[in-house]
Amino acid sequence: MTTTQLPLLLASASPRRRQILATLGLPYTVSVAPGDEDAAQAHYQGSVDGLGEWTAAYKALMMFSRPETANHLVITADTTVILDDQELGKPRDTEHARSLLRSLRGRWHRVVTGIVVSTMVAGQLQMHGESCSTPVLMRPYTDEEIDAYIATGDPMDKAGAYGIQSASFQPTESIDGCYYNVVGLPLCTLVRLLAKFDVHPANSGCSDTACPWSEQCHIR
Ligand SMILES: Cc1cn([C@H]2C[C@H](O)[C@@H](COP(=O)(O)OP(=O)(O)OP(=O)(O)O)O2)c(=O)[nH]c1=O
Repeated sequence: MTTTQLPLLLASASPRRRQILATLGLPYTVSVAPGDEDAAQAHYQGSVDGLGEWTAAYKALMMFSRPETANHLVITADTTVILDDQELGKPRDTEHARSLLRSLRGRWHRVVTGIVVSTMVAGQLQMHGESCSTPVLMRPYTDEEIDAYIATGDPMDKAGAYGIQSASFQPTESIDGCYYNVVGLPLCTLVRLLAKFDVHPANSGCSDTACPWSEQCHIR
Protein backbone atom coordinates (compact mmCIF):
# COMPACT_ATOMS: atom_id res chain seq x y z
CA MET A 1 0.00 0.00 0.00
CA THR A 2 1.40 3.48 -0.87
CA THR A 3 1.07 6.36 1.59
CA THR A 4 -1.29 8.07 -0.91
CA GLN A 5 -3.86 5.33 -0.28
CA LEU A 6 -3.75 5.51 3.51
CA PRO A 7 -6.89 6.93 5.16
CA LEU A 8 -6.29 10.34 6.70
CA LEU A 9 -6.82 10.66 10.45
CA LEU A 10 -6.84 13.97 12.33
CA ALA A 11 -5.90 13.26 15.94
CA SER A 12 -7.35 16.32 17.64
CA ALA A 13 -10.11 17.40 19.99
CA SER A 14 -9.98 20.90 18.55
CA PRO A 15 -13.14 21.87 16.62
CA ARG A 16 -11.10 24.62 14.92
CA ARG A 17 -8.63 22.11 13.48
CA ARG A 18 -11.50 19.96 12.20
CA GLN A 19 -13.06 22.94 10.41
CA ILE A 20 -9.79 24.15 8.91
CA LEU A 21 -8.77 20.70 7.69
CA ALA A 22 -12.16 20.30 5.99
CA THR A 23 -11.30 23.19 3.65
CA LEU A 24 -8.67 21.03 1.90
CA GLY A 25 -11.44 18.81 0.54
CA LEU A 26 -9.76 15.53 1.57
CA PRO A 27 -11.81 12.81 3.33
CA TYR A 28 -10.65 12.22 6.91
CA THR A 29 -11.76 10.79 10.23
CA VAL A 30 -11.14 12.27 13.67
CA SER A 31 -9.90 10.75 16.89
CA VAL A 32 -8.38 12.21 20.05
CA ALA A 33 -4.84 11.29 21.06
CA PRO A 34 -4.53 9.57 24.45
CA GLY A 35 -1.84 10.61 26.94
CA ASP A 36 -1.06 13.57 29.16
CA GLU A 37 0.69 16.26 27.14
CA ASP A 38 1.33 18.48 30.18
CA ALA A 39 3.16 15.65 31.96
CA ALA A 40 5.11 14.85 28.78
CA GLN A 41 6.13 18.48 28.29
CA ALA A 42 7.82 18.44 31.70
CA HIS A 43 10.52 16.27 30.02
CA TYR A 44 11.07 18.69 27.11
CA GLN A 45 14.51 20.31 27.05
CA GLY A 46 14.63 22.08 23.68
CA SER A 47 13.90 25.68 22.69
CA VAL A 48 10.51 27.16 23.53
CA ASP A 49 9.74 27.58 19.79
CA GLY A 50 10.22 23.83 19.27
CA LEU A 51 7.78 22.82 22.00
CA GLY A 52 4.71 22.73 19.73
CA GLU A 53 6.32 20.42 17.18
CA TRP A 54 7.73 18.19 19.92
CA THR A 55 4.27 17.94 21.52
CA ALA A 56 2.66 17.20 18.14
CA ALA A 57 5.17 14.32 17.75
CA TYR A 58 4.27 13.11 21.25
CA LYS A 59 0.56 13.12 20.29
CA ALA A 60 1.39 11.08 17.16
CA LEU A 61 3.35 8.49 19.15
CA MET A 62 0.45 8.23 21.60
CA MET A 63 -1.88 7.58 18.66
CA PHE A 64 0.36 4.76 17.38
CA SER A 65 0.22 3.14 20.81
CA ARG A 66 -3.25 2.11 19.62
CA PRO A 67 -2.88 -0.76 17.12
CA GLU A 68 -5.88 0.45 15.12
CA THR A 69 -4.02 3.66 14.18
CA ALA A 70 -1.50 1.68 12.08
CA ASN A 71 -2.01 2.07 8.32
CA HIS A 72 -3.38 5.61 8.68
CA LEU A 73 -1.82 8.92 7.73
CA VAL A 74 -2.06 10.79 11.03
CA ILE A 75 -2.10 14.58 11.51
CA THR A 76 -1.30 15.98 14.95
CA ALA A 77 -0.72 19.59 15.98
CA ASP A 78 -0.01 21.69 19.02
CA THR A 79 -0.39 25.46 19.39
CA THR A 80 1.70 27.46 21.86
CA VAL A 81 1.59 31.14 22.80
CA ILE A 82 5.01 32.60 23.58
CA LEU A 83 5.50 35.91 25.41
CA ASP A 84 9.02 37.08 26.33
CA ASP A 85 10.33 33.59 25.46
CA GLN A 86 7.97 31.96 27.96
CA GLU A 87 5.25 29.53 26.89
CA LEU A 88 1.93 30.58 28.41
CA GLY A 89 -0.13 27.39 28.02
CA LYS A 90 -3.88 27.04 28.53
CA PRO A 91 -5.45 28.66 31.61
CA ARG A 92 -5.77 26.42 34.67
CA ASP A 93 -8.77 28.39 35.94
CA THR A 94 -10.47 31.74 35.47
CA GLU A 95 -7.95 33.60 37.65
CA HIS A 96 -5.11 32.25 35.54
CA ALA A 97 -7.01 33.24 32.37
CA ARG A 98 -7.32 36.80 33.75
CA SER A 99 -3.60 36.98 34.48
CA LEU A 100 -2.66 35.61 31.02
CA LEU A 101 -4.91 38.11 29.27
CA ARG A 102 -3.48 40.98 31.33
CA SER A 103 0.08 39.93 30.55
CA LEU A 104 -0.67 39.84 26.81
CA ARG A 105 -2.55 43.19 26.71
CA GLY A 106 -0.98 45.64 24.25
CA ARG A 107 1.96 43.26 23.64
CA TRP A 108 3.48 41.55 20.63
CA HIS A 109 3.99 37.82 21.16
CA ARG A 110 4.21 34.77 18.90
CA VAL A 111 1.82 31.93 18.30
CA VAL A 112 3.67 28.81 17.19
CA THR A 113 1.85 25.75 15.89
CA GLY A 114 3.83 22.55 15.42
CA ILE A 115 2.37 20.05 12.96
CA VAL A 116 3.37 16.43 12.48
CA VAL A 117 2.21 14.04 9.75
CA SER A 118 3.12 10.41 10.35
CA THR A 119 2.44 6.81 9.41
CA MET A 120 3.15 3.41 10.87
CA VAL A 121 3.14 0.78 8.14
CA ALA A 122 4.49 -2.72 8.76
CA GLY A 123 5.96 -1.49 12.05
CA GLN A 124 7.91 1.31 10.31
CA LEU A 125 7.32 4.83 11.62
CA GLN A 126 7.61 7.70 9.14
CA MET A 127 7.27 11.16 10.62
CA HIS A 128 7.64 14.68 9.25
CA GLY A 129 7.09 17.85 11.27
CA GLU A 130 7.31 21.62 10.93
CA SER A 131 6.54 24.70 12.99
CA CYS A 132 4.82 27.87 11.87
CA SER A 133 5.12 31.12 13.83
CA THR A 134 2.84 34.16 13.68
CA PRO A 135 3.67 37.40 15.51
CA VAL A 136 0.48 38.83 17.07
CA LEU A 137 -0.17 42.23 18.71
CA MET A 138 -2.98 42.41 21.28
CA ARG A 139 -5.12 45.51 21.52
CA PRO A 140 -5.28 47.46 24.83
CA TYR A 141 -8.53 45.88 26.08
CA THR A 142 -9.83 46.86 29.52
CA ASP A 143 -10.13 44.73 32.69
CA GLU A 144 -13.92 44.88 32.23
CA GLU A 145 -13.58 43.42 28.73
CA ILE A 146 -11.35 40.65 30.12
CA ASP A 147 -13.97 39.77 32.74
CA ALA A 148 -16.79 39.76 30.18
CA TYR A 149 -14.71 37.51 27.88
CA ILE A 150 -13.87 35.08 30.68
CA ALA A 151 -17.56 34.88 31.59
CA THR A 152 -18.23 33.44 28.10
CA GLY A 153 -15.98 30.44 28.90
CA ASP A 154 -14.23 30.81 25.54
CA PRO A 155 -10.65 31.27 26.87
CA MET A 156 -10.53 28.06 28.88
CA ASP A 157 -9.55 25.60 26.09
CA LYS A 158 -7.18 27.97 24.30
CA ALA A 159 -3.45 28.56 24.50
CA GLY A 160 -2.79 32.01 26.01
CA ALA A 161 -6.47 32.17 27.11
CA TYR A 162 -7.69 33.80 23.92
CA GLY A 163 -9.23 33.00 20.58
CA ILE A 164 -8.27 35.46 17.85
CA GLN A 165 -11.50 34.33 16.19
CA SER A 166 -13.71 35.57 19.06
CA ALA A 167 -16.23 37.92 17.43
CA SER A 168 -17.25 39.53 20.73
CA PHE A 169 -13.79 40.07 22.27
CA GLN A 170 -11.69 40.64 19.12
CA PRO A 171 -8.45 40.55 21.14
CA THR A 172 -5.90 41.36 18.45
CA GLU A 173 -4.83 44.62 16.87
CA SER A 174 -2.46 43.25 14.26
CA ILE A 175 -0.97 39.98 13.04
CA ASP A 176 2.06 39.49 10.83
CA GLY A 177 1.56 36.10 9.24
CA CYS A 178 -0.81 33.17 8.94
CA TYR A 179 -4.19 33.61 10.66
CA TYR A 180 -4.97 29.89 10.51
CA ASN A 181 -1.73 29.15 12.32
CA VAL A 182 -3.04 31.18 15.28
CA VAL A 183 -6.33 29.27 15.24
CA GLY A 184 -4.39 25.98 15.31
CA LEU A 185 -3.68 24.60 11.82
CA PRO A 186 -1.52 26.46 9.26
CA LEU A 187 -2.72 24.99 5.98
CA CYS A 188 0.36 25.91 3.94
CA THR A 189 2.59 24.01 6.37
CA LEU A 190 0.23 21.04 6.41
CA VAL A 191 0.08 20.90 2.61
CA ARG A 192 3.90 20.82 2.49
CA LEU A 193 3.98 17.94 4.97
CA LEU A 194 1.26 15.96 3.16
CA ALA A 195 3.28 16.30 -0.06
CA LYS A 196 6.11 14.37 1.62
CA PHE A 197 3.66 11.43 1.68
CA ASP A 198 2.64 12.12 -1.92
CA VAL A 199 -0.77 13.44 -0.87
CA HIS A 200 -1.82 16.52 -2.83
CA PRO A 201 -5.20 18.05 -1.95
CA ALA A 202 -7.16 19.70 -4.76
CA ASN A 203 -7.68 22.83 -2.64
CA SER A 204 -4.14 23.33 -1.52
CA GLY A 205 -4.18 26.06 1.10
CA CYS A 206 -1.89 29.07 1.07
CA SER A 207 0.76 30.46 -1.20
CA ASP A 208 2.24 33.96 -1.13
CA THR A 209 0.44 35.03 -4.28
CA ALA A 210 -2.84 33.11 -4.19
CA CYS A 211 -3.78 32.56 -0.56
CA PRO A 212 -7.59 32.46 -0.30
CA TRP A 213 -7.34 33.91 3.21
CA SER A 214 -4.76 36.60 2.50
CA GLU A 215 -7.04 39.39 3.72
CA GLN A 216 -7.26 37.67 7.10
CA CYS A 217 -3.50 37.18 7.22
CA HIS A 218 -2.93 40.92 7.64
CA ILE A 219 -5.55 42.30 10.01
CA ARG A 220 -4.14 45.73 10.68
C1 LIG B 1 -4.05 31.43 20.33
C2 LIG B 1 -5.25 30.63 19.93
C3 LIG B 1 -5.37 29.29 20.23
N1 LIG B 1 -6.48 28.57 19.86
C4 LIG B 1 -6.61 27.16 20.19
C5 LIG B 1 -6.00 26.21 19.15
C6 LIG B 1 -5.91 24.91 19.92
O1 LIG B 1 -7.15 24.21 19.82
C7 LIG B 1 -5.72 25.38 21.37
C8 LIG B 1 -4.34 25.05 21.87
O2 LIG B 1 -4.34 23.77 22.42
P1 LIG B 1 -3.69 22.48 21.74
O3 LIG B 1 -3.13 21.64 22.85
O4 LIG B 1 -2.80 22.88 20.61
O5 LIG B 1 -4.93 21.73 21.08
P2 LIG B 1 -6.25 21.14 21.74
O6 LIG B 1 -6.00 20.67 23.13
O7 LIG B 1 -7.36 22.15 21.53
O8 LIG B 1 -6.57 19.92 20.79
P3 LIG B 1 -5.67 18.60 20.49
O9 LIG B 1 -4.45 18.61 21.39
O10 LIG B 1 -6.56 17.43 20.77
O11 LIG B 1 -5.31 18.72 19.03
O12 LIG B 1 -5.91 26.80 21.38
C9 LIG B 1 -7.50 29.19 19.16
O13 LIG B 1 -8.50 28.56 18.81
N2 LIG B 1 -7.39 30.53 18.84
C10 LIG B 1 -6.32 31.27 19.19
O14 LIG B 1 -6.28 32.50 18.87
